[in-house]
Amino acid sequence: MARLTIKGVSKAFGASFAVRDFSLDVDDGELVCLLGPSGSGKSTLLRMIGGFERPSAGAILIDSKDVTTLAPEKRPTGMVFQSHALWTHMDVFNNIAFGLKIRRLAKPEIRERVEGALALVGLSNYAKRMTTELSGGQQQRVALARSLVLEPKILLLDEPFASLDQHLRERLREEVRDIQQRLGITTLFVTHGQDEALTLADRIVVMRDGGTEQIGPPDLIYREPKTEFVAGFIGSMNFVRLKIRNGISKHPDLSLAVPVEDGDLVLAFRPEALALSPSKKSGAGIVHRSIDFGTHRIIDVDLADGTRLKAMTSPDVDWKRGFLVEPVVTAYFAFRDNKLVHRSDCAGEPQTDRMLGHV
Ligand SMILES: Nc1ncnc2c1ncn2[C@@H]1O[C@H](COP(=O)(O)OP(=O)(O)OP(=O)(O)O)[C@@H](O)[C@H]1O
Repeated sequence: MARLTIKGVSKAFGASFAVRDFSLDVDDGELVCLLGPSGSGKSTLLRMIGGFERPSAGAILIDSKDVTTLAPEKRPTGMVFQSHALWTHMDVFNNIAFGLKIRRLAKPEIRERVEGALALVGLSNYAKRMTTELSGGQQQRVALARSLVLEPKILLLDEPFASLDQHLRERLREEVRDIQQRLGITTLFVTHGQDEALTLADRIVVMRDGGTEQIGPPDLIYREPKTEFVAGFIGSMNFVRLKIRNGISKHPDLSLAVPVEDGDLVLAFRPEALALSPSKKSGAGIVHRSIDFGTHRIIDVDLADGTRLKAMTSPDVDWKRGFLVEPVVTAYFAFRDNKLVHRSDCAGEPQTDRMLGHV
């Protein structure tokens, strides 16, 4: 367990910055997910914390000790990469024991610690297997055990399950969360999957272009996105462009008014914040598609100007293609130049299955 402090860290490669002026405090035992699109600087940041990359500016502290320039093996960190790079000429036991042998621990202690790590990742019966005889998921468990056996104060995971299928990824994600909580180990987890971040994290850092877009617990990021980028990145969201004149604008096809200053605006609302009622008017919304997901139904509605919106309804509402509906926005966020300028009350309820954006 340890506290991690990142102070104004930047990393330049030539003229471009992979990470810029990044600051974050991670608490003892906390699990923080770094979430962002490809190229947003997540891996570079993690590599700097692990000591595989030297920052161009700023400092990294672990329990108040400055580790910015320390080599990876001199830091109390353990890193698990996307590709596990296990030794193929060694069995599972020796792969995990390797780091302990280098540290010249006594044989009985090595055995005890390796057995403990194998039990943690559920591979107690696999000690004598060659790593080439393991499935992808088992190989990633060995990679995790190899890090954990060194008892790092901080665990760094760089998309460790990205190459696995969805089902296995979900299972291993839960196992990691379980192990992490049992050991109380401070953890940073890099992912570009929002569902992974929403289900795993105590806090999420949404990254973009090497900087921080928003930091907060999953439900807050979902309920109160501070920028249009975050609103579009987490969960499912509808976007409508509006022009505000004379203080208030009424969208021709949507029943709502937005009390903000004149100018261009982007209105964002969740599918569950779009209510539909039958309409006889031509020029109302037209149902394009209706899909039953068992627990709910997603209805795509086309507005007169060509905008397509998603609404979430109860599964027994079944409107066929071509049905006329009146769409009413019940809760929304309004953004200008990527920044939140207005938020109606209760804009989006944090309900896990809906948060995942599987619509
Ligand atoms: N060694 C390097 N030399 C030059 N540029 C690099 C180097 N490593 C990373 N970059 C650049 O830095 C930026 C951030 O890369 P990084 O790998 O940290 O992003 P990421 O968010 O982890 O992306 P992904 O999700 O695709 O892994 C990218 O534009 C990348 O091309």
